[in-house]
Amino acid sequence: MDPTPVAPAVIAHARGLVKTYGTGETTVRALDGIDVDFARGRLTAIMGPSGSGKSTLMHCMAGLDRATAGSVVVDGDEIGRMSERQLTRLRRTRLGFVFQAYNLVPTLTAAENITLPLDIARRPVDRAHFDAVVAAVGLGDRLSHRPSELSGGQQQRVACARALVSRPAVVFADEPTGNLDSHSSGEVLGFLRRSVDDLGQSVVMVTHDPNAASIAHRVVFLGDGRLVGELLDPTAGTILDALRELS
Ligand SMILES: Nc1ncnc2c1ncn2[C@@H]1O[C@H](COP(=O)(O)OP(=O)(O)OP(=O)(O)O)[C@@H](O)[C@H]1O
Repeated sequence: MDPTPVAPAVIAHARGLVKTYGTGETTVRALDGIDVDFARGRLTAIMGPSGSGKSTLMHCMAGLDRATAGSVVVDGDEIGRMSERQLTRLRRTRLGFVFQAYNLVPTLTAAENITLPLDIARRPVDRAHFDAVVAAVGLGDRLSHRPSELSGGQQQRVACARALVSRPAVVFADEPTGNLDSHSSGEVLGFLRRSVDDLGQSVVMVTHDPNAASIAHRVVFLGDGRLVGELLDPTAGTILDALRELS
């Protein structure tokens, strides 16, 4: 009998990833040959100085931007070969996104915002999972509120719940705490980590903030479009030391 297949430990990876912008003398090599693996069921932070390529890497990994060369495999599929339509479908059905701006629809309630991607994709809402996600973000008593009636931290927690309710293969978060005070940041980061520990989610998060990155299982560091280091089980202190060494 064949052995039971083991779930691959890597949920997304890139090989030889290059992204250039512009042509001729003004060409910017935003990604300069990146090989990186992102583990399943783990939270990985991407750090590095401004302009080092963090957002570009995340956008290429998440099918929001096309690489110039190299390959990106997400949840078993090479995304460079996908048509725009297939990419849209991948993003809608298998990926979750959290951005610095919450991007909530102001006329919808928190609950309606959370289920909007499923409603757009005409997919049913798994009520048990919805309840688990809402409980994890601590929004149970705010579900009928509209975004204008919620604090920034609560709005970002709605955005996190929206990213997670469809059980995506990976959640990509780009500076998710960039607009938040330290208390609200702590709430959102706590939730992102619980989504990994309790719900089995895989999360990739771009951040400038060593405190935010310290909730990750692993931090990868970029410099000038290259992978220049990594830390396992980081603390804010070890991250600061690494950033100092790399600068
Ligand atoms: N659309 C674009 N057109 C031209 N150049 C771009 C574009 N997007 C990014 N770049 C350039 O690519 C490089 C990497 O940018 P990127 O936004 O990925 O860096 P980052 O590490 O996320 O920076 P930050 O921390 O400031 O957000 C920079 O030099 C940037 O100016």
